[in-house]
Amino acid sequence: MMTFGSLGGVTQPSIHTSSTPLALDTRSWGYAEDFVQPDELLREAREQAITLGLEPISNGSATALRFLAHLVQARAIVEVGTGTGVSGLALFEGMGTDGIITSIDPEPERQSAARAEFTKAGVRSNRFRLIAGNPLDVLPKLRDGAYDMVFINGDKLEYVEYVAQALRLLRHGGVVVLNNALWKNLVADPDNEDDETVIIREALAAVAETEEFTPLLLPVGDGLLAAIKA
Ligand SMILES: C[S@@+](CC[C@H](N)C(=O)[O-])C[C@H]1O[C@@H](n2cnc3c(N)ncnc32)[C@H](O)[C@@H]1O
Repeated sequence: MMTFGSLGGVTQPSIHTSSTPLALDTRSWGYAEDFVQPDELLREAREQAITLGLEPISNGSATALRFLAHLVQARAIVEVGTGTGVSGLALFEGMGTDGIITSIDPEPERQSAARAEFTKAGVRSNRFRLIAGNPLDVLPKLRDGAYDMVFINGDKLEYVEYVAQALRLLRHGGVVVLNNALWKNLVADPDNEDDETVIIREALAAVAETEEFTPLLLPVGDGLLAAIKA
């Protein structure tokens, strides 16, 4: 059973071993990751991203994004961290055919690769707005309460600011999703105080402590924190 405790001023889950822990090992994790097989386009896009030295979302995370976009019947999504479009493909698969993604990334070459992936997938160009820029400059210009989903996969050091922007951007019943919420197994390691790990913990705490959010931390991929805005 898990409860929230405090570590260095940041809310942290602590594990109580008095009850029997769930024996989820890496084999089970891998089984869950591959339970829904990626289609050909998504598989190729992931391979291409990895070849380019990026860290695209995992197959399990793509499955979760597709599921969540479908669940909230997303028609308008904001994405921080376009990369080469792997997460975008998964989000498009979960959205209706009129859904639009606004995706921000400071690297226009990566966005060109994402554009090519979306086009290959048959997504019309008026369904994606790729903005080349710093997310912290762009996000404040987007409209309050106008989005069904905000997916965060940018610079870890900016995660706390992204969460604050997501709370503003989401409509009631919208969902924020943070990738890398367990950050290479470091978030759960109380001895790790790397800048990125500390900021991710702060972002998780900010979500957990915001009354308007109902959070869920999923051990899928590198960890996905999802939270519904009341
Ligand atoms: C892990 S990749 C995104 C992968 C993508 N979501 C996918 O699954 O295909 C992270 C992206 O965040 C971008 N990024 C966003 N905000 C950034 C910032 N403030 N500084 C540096 N990179 C940033 C990087 O350029 C990179 O493309």
